Amino acid sequence: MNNVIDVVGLMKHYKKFTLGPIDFQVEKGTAVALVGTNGSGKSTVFRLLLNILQSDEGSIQLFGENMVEKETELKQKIGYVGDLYEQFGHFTIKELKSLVSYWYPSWDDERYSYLLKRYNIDDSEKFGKSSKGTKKKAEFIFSLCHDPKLLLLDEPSAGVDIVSQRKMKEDLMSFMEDGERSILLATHIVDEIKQVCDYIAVLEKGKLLYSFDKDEVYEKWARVWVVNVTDTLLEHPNVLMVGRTPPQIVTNNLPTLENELNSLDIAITHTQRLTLEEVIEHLQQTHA
Ligand SMILES: Nc1ncnc2c1ncn2[C@@H]1O[C@H](COP(=O)(O)OP(=O)(O)OP(=O)(O)O)[C@@H](O)[C@H]1O
Repeated sequence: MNNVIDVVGLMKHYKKFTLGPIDFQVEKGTAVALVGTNGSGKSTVFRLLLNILQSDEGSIQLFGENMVEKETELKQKIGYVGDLYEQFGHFTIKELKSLVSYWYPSWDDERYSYLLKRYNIDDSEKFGKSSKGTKKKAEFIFSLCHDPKLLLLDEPSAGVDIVSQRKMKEDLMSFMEDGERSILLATHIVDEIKQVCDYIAVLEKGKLLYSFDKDEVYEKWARVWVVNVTDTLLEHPNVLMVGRTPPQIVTNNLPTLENELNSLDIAITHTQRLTLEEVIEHLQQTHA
């Protein structure tokens, strides 16, 4: 069993929003980006994974164990960023650290001090009075000091300055270095996805639309301009969009599409590889 996250048929109903049913896995040693427009359900997924919220249907296994049954044990292995400490605003960051570290036998105070310096944080500051970016950085530091095996990061760098964003990316890349640890990262920052993540999962309106290997984007996704298009192309499994004026096709498998066009005797006039930004935008727009 090599999955650190295994979600099957997960559903959560709110009055005006339904998440799921969602099935997804995160394999040990991989980093997965969870992307989606505002309100698509990303934070809801994180809260369900951490058992902060209870699902209406489906199952969640973390490290092969049931989160509801083994919550305390499993949380020792997880680091989380996601506005968890808002209710503790009257504590200083240092007091909050004492509270958090109490729960983790593996807490490393030297690492905490190192990261405080690295991110220029004065931990005598009241958490509630800290800036948005400082709160995120403090939460990020808290998530890393007990040597977690899995990081669940809900927009860790939102509101964080550019220098600290770069440091966060570096810290996440070194977190992944030994191949034993994993990350699920919700972010709107494409550079973070490019540098840290192996796979991308696109969530829209509570549904997981698409999951793909980041490297596939560079190898296979393209926009192809052609002399004409036929209705049959719309049915092709690797055709994601057909435009008429001018005739063009978006594909997630260029070599296969080229063969298909060849057999239909449709000439290609121009081909352009899609960037990761374009792929994500395309997936989100077609399901908006
Ligand atoms: N407690 C709640 N009661 C009712 N609806 C809720 C509740 N929490 C979240 N929602 C709704 O669930 C939907 C998904 O919210 P969620 O915070 O998971 O989205 P998100 O993808 O994290 O958004 P963002 O990118 O803006 O952070 C939204 O429509 C939101 O209004």
